[in-house]
Amino acid sequence: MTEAKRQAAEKAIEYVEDGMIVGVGTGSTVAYFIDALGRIGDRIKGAVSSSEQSTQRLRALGIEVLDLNSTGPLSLYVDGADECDPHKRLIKGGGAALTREKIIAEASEKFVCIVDPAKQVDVLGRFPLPVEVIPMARSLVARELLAITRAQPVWRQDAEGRGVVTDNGNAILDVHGLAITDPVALEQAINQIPGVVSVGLFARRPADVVIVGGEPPRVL
Ligand SMILES: O=C(CO)[C@H](O)[C@H](O)COP(=O)(O)O
Repeated sequence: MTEAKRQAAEKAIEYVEDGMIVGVGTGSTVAYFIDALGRIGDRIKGAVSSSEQSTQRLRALGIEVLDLNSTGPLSLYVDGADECDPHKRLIKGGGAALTREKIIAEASEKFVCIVDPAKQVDVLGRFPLPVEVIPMARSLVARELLAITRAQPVWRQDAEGRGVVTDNGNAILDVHGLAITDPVALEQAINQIPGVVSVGLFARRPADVVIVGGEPPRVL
């Protein structure tokens, strides 16, 4: 799937216009996009980044990383996804950057999502749904998620068995075993739980364009 990720990322460069400030997501597909952006770095004004990981890669290529508070609305956001349904609704957050990703998506006029074909599903939920939570609310939110979804939330751990800490200092719960029939309603319901920072369902604000890597890439 590596080649498909690269193909989708390269195609997304066609949406970048001279003088733009580009919103940039997180993940292995986006890493290819950042590398491609580096080749035209002198044509853009800079980027707004969704994670420390992407910030480092952007800066290493000489692309200025700007604060969303000083840029105003963005014309373009490019990011990957863990799942994408036929309505361009997404599950995101496999890289734990869902909150900043959601903020930038909301601030952007056009959200171009770049995926490999394995990310396409008919019904969202095979990929565990990430929820970022304030650490003290972790158990409370887990109980409420179980009550709402009847599916099992699991506290995300790193390779050493420690709880993952997001760039915002929070924890991640991954909800396993969902088949999400009404993504907008579930997104709203999870957002209502005290202690939830954000949920990795992008249904209220889906992608505008999905590029599926392949030869040639497909633009949906
Ligand atoms: O949501 C994300 C990070 O929080 C990523 O976009 C998602 O996990 C896809 O990653 P990759 O491109 O590595 O498959």
